[in-house]
Amino acid sequence: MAAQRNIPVIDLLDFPNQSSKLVAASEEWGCFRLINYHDVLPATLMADMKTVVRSLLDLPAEIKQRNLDVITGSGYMAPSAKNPLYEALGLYDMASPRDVDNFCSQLDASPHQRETIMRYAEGVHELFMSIGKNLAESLGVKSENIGIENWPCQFRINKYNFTPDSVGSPGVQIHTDSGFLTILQDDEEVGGLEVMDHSGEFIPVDPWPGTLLVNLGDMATLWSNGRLCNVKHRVQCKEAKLRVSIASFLLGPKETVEPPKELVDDDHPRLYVATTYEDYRKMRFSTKLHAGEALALLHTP
Ligand SMILES: O=C(O)CCC(=O)C(=O)O
Ligand SMILES: [Fe+2]
Repeated sequence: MAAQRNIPVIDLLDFPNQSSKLVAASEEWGCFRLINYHDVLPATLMADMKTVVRSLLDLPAEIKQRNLDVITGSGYMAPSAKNPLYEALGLYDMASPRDVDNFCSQLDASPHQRETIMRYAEGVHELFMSIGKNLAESLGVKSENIGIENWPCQFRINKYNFTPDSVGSPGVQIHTDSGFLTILQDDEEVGGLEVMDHSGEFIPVDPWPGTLLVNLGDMATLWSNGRLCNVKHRVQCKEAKLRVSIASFLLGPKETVEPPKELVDDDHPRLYVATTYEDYRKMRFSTKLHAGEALALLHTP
């Protein structure tokens, strides 16, 4: 068996030293483990958030059903025939205090739960800004020109009810994330997440408490004129345990996605026609192309 390739690790406190490593990780893998971000998102807040999230996912179905979609797929997702083990709650824009407030009200969150969710949303947003800025600058793009401060941030909490019977079956099928960046606080103990490497092989993402997984999605590929990799991933049931993860998605601009001028030249002609994140998302849903294939429909003639 070939030696297993390891997912790259990026130290947020070591920039600009880590710039070339960040670019390599984002081009080759489209994902990396992030360490040393605790001044922005403290370990205690991550642990408190995990407790809150577990109790929200344990609410009775009739309460969870109040968590309605704001855009397709943003609200409660009950276990389905396709994904019988999987369930999720979510909100459209965690950068909007009103959206966070609505989400908390729908689920009758206590003042302590509300406070934890608000602080987590602020921390994750700040982390997105920091990763986005480092990524842009590492690519030679002026970060103040991309405007990511105004991009919506979807938030989703995932629960996988793995049972002895389900070992070996999928929790979530292969997909790419549709947005620009994803910050995933995965389960501290239960693995199952797998990312596809360059050769098409699935590599397990083993739990590593005290770190986060960052994924690049379809918008990163569009925005970078094809330079950055939108990582394909899935969740497999490996053991009969409950698995809980917290995913935050920095989606993309509300306006048209334009690659920065630094990433387009004669050697790198424009690969994709202009679109908005929302139109792209609708296209993914209508074509049922959830693993990045919808990008091919946007190729320039
Ligand atoms: O639960 C996980 O580890 C991954 C979830 C995921 O890929 C997603 O929510 O898009
Ligand atoms: Fe995902």
